Amino acid sequence: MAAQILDGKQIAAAVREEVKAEVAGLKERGITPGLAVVLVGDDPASQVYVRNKHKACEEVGIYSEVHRLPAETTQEELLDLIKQLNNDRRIHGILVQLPLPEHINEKTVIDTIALEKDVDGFSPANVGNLVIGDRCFYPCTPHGCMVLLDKTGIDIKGKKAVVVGRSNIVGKPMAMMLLARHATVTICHSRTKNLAEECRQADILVAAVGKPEMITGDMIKEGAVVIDVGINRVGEKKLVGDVHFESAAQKASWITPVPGGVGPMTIAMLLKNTVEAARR
Ligand SMILES: Nc1nc2c(c(=O)[nH]1)N[C@@H](CN(C=O)c1ccc(C(=O)N[C@@H](CCC(=O)O)C(=O)O)cc1)CN2
Ligand SMILES: [Mg+2]
Repeated sequence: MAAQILDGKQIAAAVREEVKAEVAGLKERGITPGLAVVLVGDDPASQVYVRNKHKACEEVGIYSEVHRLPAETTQEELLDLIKQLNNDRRIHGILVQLPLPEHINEKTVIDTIALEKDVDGFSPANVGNLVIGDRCFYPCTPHGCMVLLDKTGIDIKGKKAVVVGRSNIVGKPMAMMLLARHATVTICHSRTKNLAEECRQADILVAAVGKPEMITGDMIKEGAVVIDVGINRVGEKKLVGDVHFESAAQKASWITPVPGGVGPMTIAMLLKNTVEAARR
């Protein structure tokens, strides 16, 4: 069986059109959604992502401001900026691009963002609300994975889902979202014994480990849905996921490509969360 492609680029474009219409509706009520993006340092990938976020906002009519701070910025200076943005009425969503320079404590920074403006959904309070099923912002990348499944009409209820990776920004929230939709969820990680056997149980397999092409076709059940969250740069230009695409596509019913799968959904869901923040 050759897999069908879960086309993140196309689905993200559809989400962005939805957001554009929602923004137009809010503007008629005198509300312009506003996003502040904070970038510290000069990580080249982060610069690209931040530029893309700003462009995506402009395209759908969201007001966006980018705060570019030098790598030597102190934690206190960064916290001062966040506090100022917390009190800025034009700004409904605040995000601090990760990773941050070593001398800054990521946890302290994220926890300083006002809960109602935390459109990345990374703060402890937001994560707590996600776990107990209260109103919250879904972190953009796992939220994007869920929308890919839903817009493709893939059923989640009662399915066996395996999430490989337990990061706070992808693996853990992904598992919680699948659980909330009544999947039976297993989380695997670097100490999991017999990873291949665990993966072969999955009707829905989500790979978020950050290891190039480590999930191979022999680890996939015939007909499984495979979501690849990995973005790994190998060599000068090549970008690969955590899944070995060619062998996995022989077994899966649906699979996300890299690039063009989960990545574009991340920014689309950020726009959604910003509009949601403004609506509230
Ligand atoms: N504050 C945050 N920091 C980071 C997040 C985040 O959600 N919030 N996620 C990642 C980076 N990221 C957005 O910030 C992001 C990563 C990848 C893509 C994307 O569109 N990828 C493309 C490939 C692009 C390329 O060539 O590099 C794809 O997969 O098709 C968008 C956003 C870490 N930091
Ligand atoms: Mg992300």
